[in-house]
Amino acid sequence: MTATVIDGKAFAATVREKVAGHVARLKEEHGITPGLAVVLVGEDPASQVYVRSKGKMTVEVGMNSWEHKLDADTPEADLLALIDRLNNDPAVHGILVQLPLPKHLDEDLVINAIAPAKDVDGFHISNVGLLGTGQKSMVPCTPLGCLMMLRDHHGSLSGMDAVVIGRSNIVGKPMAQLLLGDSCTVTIAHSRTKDLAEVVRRADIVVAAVGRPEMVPGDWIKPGATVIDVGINRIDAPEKGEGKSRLVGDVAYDSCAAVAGAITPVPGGVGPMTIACLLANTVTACCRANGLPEPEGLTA
Ligand SMILES: Nc1nc2c(c(=O)[nH]1)N[C@@H](CN(C=O)c1ccc(C(=O)N[C@@H](CCC(=O)O)C(=O)O)cc1)CN2
Repeated sequence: MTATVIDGKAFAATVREKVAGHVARLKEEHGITPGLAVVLVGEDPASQVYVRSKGKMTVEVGMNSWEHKLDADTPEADLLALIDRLNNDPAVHGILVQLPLPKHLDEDLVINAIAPAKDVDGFHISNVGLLGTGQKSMVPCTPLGCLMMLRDHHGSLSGMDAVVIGRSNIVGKPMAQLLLGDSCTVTIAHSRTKDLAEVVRRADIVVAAVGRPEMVPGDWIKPGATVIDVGINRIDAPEKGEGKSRLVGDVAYDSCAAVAGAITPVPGGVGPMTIACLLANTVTACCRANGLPEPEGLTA
């Protein structure tokens, strides 16, 4: 079997188009422009790229964008004061603090300082609790993107066996909640899981989110299963020349693609959906803030 490639880049473009349509309607019919504020602390090169990309795409869909770049040694009190200001600014509908933060900052404290209704990352403890109890929440962007691709590919996920490899707060745990919400039978596997290969072999859906390059080989995959690769790992690529590198996921792409029914590539799979879903969440937050109906198909 050769897997169907789920093209996250193309799918993300369709999500951004839908977002742009909603933004245009909000402007025309209600005189409201959704706005997203992104906060970056420090100079992590990958974070700088992601934040730039978020700002550019926010503007492209017609929303207001603010980038707040703070020095790496910014005191926690200054960051909290900025978040407080953004919480109280009615033009700002979404706030995102780019992760990871420099070591001296308490990530939980910072995230929980964001007003839950503006927490477009869905990381605030209130949103985590709402999602876990099946209530309306802001949903973390990467798992939301994975869910959208799975629903698009399968239609209903009801009754499917899903294994999520990885138990992070950002991806693994919310992904499991979303799959459960769509009536999958969900297993969360992790570094201490006994006989991981056997657990993964039972799955109709495998979501790999461990951050270990090419950890999942093709012989762990049930023939015909759908593989969603959340990993984005940069590895040395001497074959491309001295000092060169390339991106790989958490699954060994070629061997998994030979067995799976469908698979997301890296790059061009889950990654682009993360930013598209951030824009979708900002429109959702804006609609909720203004008591307007939420855009269909852009939430969980
Ligand atoms: N506050 C947050 N911080 C972080 C999040 C997040 O959702 N919220 N996620 C990641 C980084 N991230 C967005 O912030 C992100 C990662 C990757 C991509 C992406 O499109 N990747 C491309 C490849 C890019 C490359 O060439 O390096 C792909 O997979 O095709 C977008 C966003 C951590 N921090």
